[in-house]
This record gives sequence, C-alpha cells and structure tokens, in this order.
Amino acid sequence: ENFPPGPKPIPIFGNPLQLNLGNPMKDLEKLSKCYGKVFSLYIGGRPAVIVNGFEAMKEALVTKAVDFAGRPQDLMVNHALQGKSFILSDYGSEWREQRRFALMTLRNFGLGKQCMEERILEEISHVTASLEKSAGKTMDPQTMFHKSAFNIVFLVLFGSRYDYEDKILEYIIHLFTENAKIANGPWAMLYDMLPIMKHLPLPFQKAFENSESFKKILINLVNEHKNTRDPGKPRDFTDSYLDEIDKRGNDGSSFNEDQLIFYIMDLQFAGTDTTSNTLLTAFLYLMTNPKIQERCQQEIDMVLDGKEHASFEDRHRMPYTQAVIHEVQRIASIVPLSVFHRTTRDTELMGYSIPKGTLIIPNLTSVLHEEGQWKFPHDFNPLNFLNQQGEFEKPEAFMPFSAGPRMCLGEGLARMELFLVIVTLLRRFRFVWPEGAGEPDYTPVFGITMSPKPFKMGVTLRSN
Ligand code: HEM
Repeated sequence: ENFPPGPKPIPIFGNPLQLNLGNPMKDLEKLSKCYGKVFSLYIGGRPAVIVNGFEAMKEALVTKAVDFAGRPQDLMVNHALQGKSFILSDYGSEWREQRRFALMTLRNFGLGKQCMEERILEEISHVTASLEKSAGKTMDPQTMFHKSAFNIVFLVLFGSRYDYEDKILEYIIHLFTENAKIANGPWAMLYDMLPIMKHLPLPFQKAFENSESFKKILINLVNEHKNTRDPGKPRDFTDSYLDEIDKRGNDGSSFNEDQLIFYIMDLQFAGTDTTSNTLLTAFLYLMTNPKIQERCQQEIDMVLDGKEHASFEDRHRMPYTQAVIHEVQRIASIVPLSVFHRTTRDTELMGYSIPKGTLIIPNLTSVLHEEGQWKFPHDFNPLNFLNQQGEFEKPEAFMPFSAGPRMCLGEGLARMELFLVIVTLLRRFRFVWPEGAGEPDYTPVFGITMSPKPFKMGVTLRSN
C-alpha cells in the first residue's frame, strides 16, 4: 500500500514494452514527468522503484543511507560473478570490512600520496608518446584511452602495466568489451525478467565464460605475486591484501584469496570503461569547443610555467580547467542509472512506502541534468561550476559518483586520473575536430556506462 505509482505492468514481462531498451533514459524522463520523482516499474515480476532528481536522491542515498544501501542478489551480473563481487555485495559487515580495507589501501598507495600520482604520470608518458607519433595527423582515441585507463588500475593492483601492443592486453580488453555488450544487451534484460532462462544456451553463457577466462589470468598473476612478495612491504593492492590475509589468520573474516580475485576483477571493471569514456567525452567537447580548450591551455601554461609535470595539487590554482572537467562529468553522466540498490528494510521515500528487498534504480542523470539545480542544465557550459568571481564551485547536485555509503570507491583515483591526463595532454597538444568529419554527434550510446559514438581526433603539437 502507498507504493510509488507507475504504469500498469503486463503479467510475467512487466513494463519493458513501455521502455526503449536500447536507451530508456528519455522514457524514464517522460514517466517521471507523469508519475513524479519516485515511481515504480516492473522488471518481469519484480517491482523496481526509480529515484529521480536531487531531493529524492538525497533522501534515499544520504538521509536514509542504511535503508537504501543494499544490492539485489539475483540478477545476471550477480551470477556471472558467482555472487562474489564486492560491488554487488549486499549491505552488511563483510561489505563494510572489505570497503574499509580498499579505501585505506588506495589512500596509502596514494590517493593522497605521491605514489599514486607517480603511477598515473608514468602511464600518461606512454599516452603522450603514442600521441606524438600521431602529431599532424588524425587518430582513433578509443583504444588508447581504454588501454591507458586499464593500465592505471592495473598499476595500482599489480604494480605493472602492459605495452599497448601486448597481446594479453588486447585479449583482456576483448573480454571486457564483449561482456559489456552482453550486460547491456537484451539477453541480460531477458535473464533478469525470466531467471528461468539461465540454463539455456543463450549469449549470456558467453559472459560467464569470459569472466572465467579473466579469472584464470588473475589467479596466475596473484600466484606470481605470492612468490615474489616481501610480507609487510606491500608493492601494490594485491600485496596489501595478501598481508591482510596473513594478519587476520583464521579470525573468520571475509579476507581470503578467492575474495581477492573477485575484488581485483571488480576494480579493474569499475575503473576502466568509466574513466576512459569520461576522457573520450572530454576530448570530444574540447575539440569541438576550441575557445574552451584554449582557455584551459592558457590557465595550464600559466600555472605550470617551468614545471616538469602537473600534479593533482595544481588543481586548486586551475579553477577554469577544474570547472571544465566537472562539466564534462556532468554532461557525460557516465554511469546513468548508478549501480542498482535494494532496500534493507521497510522504509519510506518522499512519503511513499517501500518494502524491504525492493530493487532501487537511482537515475543519476536526472540529477546531473535537473532543471533548477544548474545554471545551464542542458548545455555544455563550464559556468555551471564557476561563481561570479570566476572561482570553482561544486553544486551539491554534482553526483556522477553517486552519494552515500555506496558511493564510488574509486572516486579519488578517478578524479586524479582525469585531471592529470587532461592537463598533461592539453599542455602538450592541440586537439582539432578533423576536417570533413561532419557535424559532431554528442548523443552517447546507452549502457551501464555511456560511451560517445566513435570519432577521430586531430592532434598537433603545441609550439611551447
Ligand atoms: C569517472 C570514473 C568513475 C565513475 C563516474 C564512477 C561511478 C560509480 C558509481 C555511480 C557507482 C555506484 C555507486 C552506488 O551504488 O551508489 C560506483 C561504484 C563503485 N566504483 Fe566507481 N566510478 C568511476 C571510477 C572508478 C574507479 C577508477 C574505481 C576503482 C579503481 C571504481 C570503483 C568502484 C567500486 C568498487 C564501486 C562499488 C562501491 C560499493 O558498492 O561499495 N570506480 N562508481
């Protein structure tokens, strides 16, 4: 009773026919105009509540954080990861201890410290070298950003990286891309509507095989690490986790090697497409808005004058560039529907009653593009993050990483990476929309992470 309203479902299938499954974002917007900021939909026989707009999002994810911090446990993605994914783990003590460990470790490997920054700058030097080869020409930025984003997470996890030509990297990227396609596609939706299908030889079986293949590679890497580690002197995330297993012995904690493998898999997945698609979006807008690009470059030249390389600290003296990067994240809304949540107890939202165990879909795009929250909700405009004095200012509705206890664990890493990549590349190169490439198409391709349509990038060396 008093459940959020929504369109009438068809038995068994639910409401999918009311949505364009290729890209439901417009339909969700329409439904929200009709039924309000909190409305319901049925995915198969399963009711889901869609949360829209800043006010409702804040009440759910922040004010009633614990009530909304669970995760559904029976979707295709859960099964593909054998119920052992950290990202998809339900709210509780195991999730909490694993999360606390990773946050602390990432911080020690230097979300705050030099070390993380050095790893990112190392990877950027390879990006720069690869772009230098394309100077005066056009190139396809997609693979380059994908591989460098992969490597940055990999450097944190294993302390090493793959050459861009490495066959293993090509293979892993292939596994990732194929699985992203399957998870985004109609088969995953069908699976989630009718879990009875899961034993049929349909394309999602391929997703299970692929994550098994990636798992095998990771088991080898972890075994290698076990042979070369020096206990108590961690080189990276994997070493730290192995230390933690030693430290805890058999205290009944959730730290074990199996969990480590799935954790690594999670972080590598979560950190690759998200940052690389954000970077692609950034360069799409920078190329097609040359005045904005030039203004960033002036600011960067001035602040970095005489310095060998950028550091994350420099952001405080680059309000305009900071505003541009945040505006990219806002307009891109890279993870449009966040990761699904689930209520952990009977609760209320905006006056509606929501029972324990209800699937919750946080529509982050509805907040990032919400009228009333932004000066220019529908345009790409850095003024959304600058005040009258030209200082950087971040509105509360900026939540591309979501909010509350489940908020993105890699936020610090992602922000450092976006800043250092964009600043370093803009300092060295000018990026131009290739002649004859026609009008830019900013409409992204929908998925768990949004991606810009493929485009080519013109690169020239700057003369300073
Ligand atoms: C621009 C880049 C990124 C964006 C926009 C982004 C966004 C998100 C969002 C929206 C969530 C869901 C939060 C929720 O359920 O409420 C999430 C979760 C998560 N992200 Fe990210 N992410 C990014 C990069 C990264 C990176 C680089 C890593 C790690 C290396 C990472 C690791 C995670 C993890 C582990 C979770 C699950 C947290 C939990 O369930 O407690 N993310 N991210």
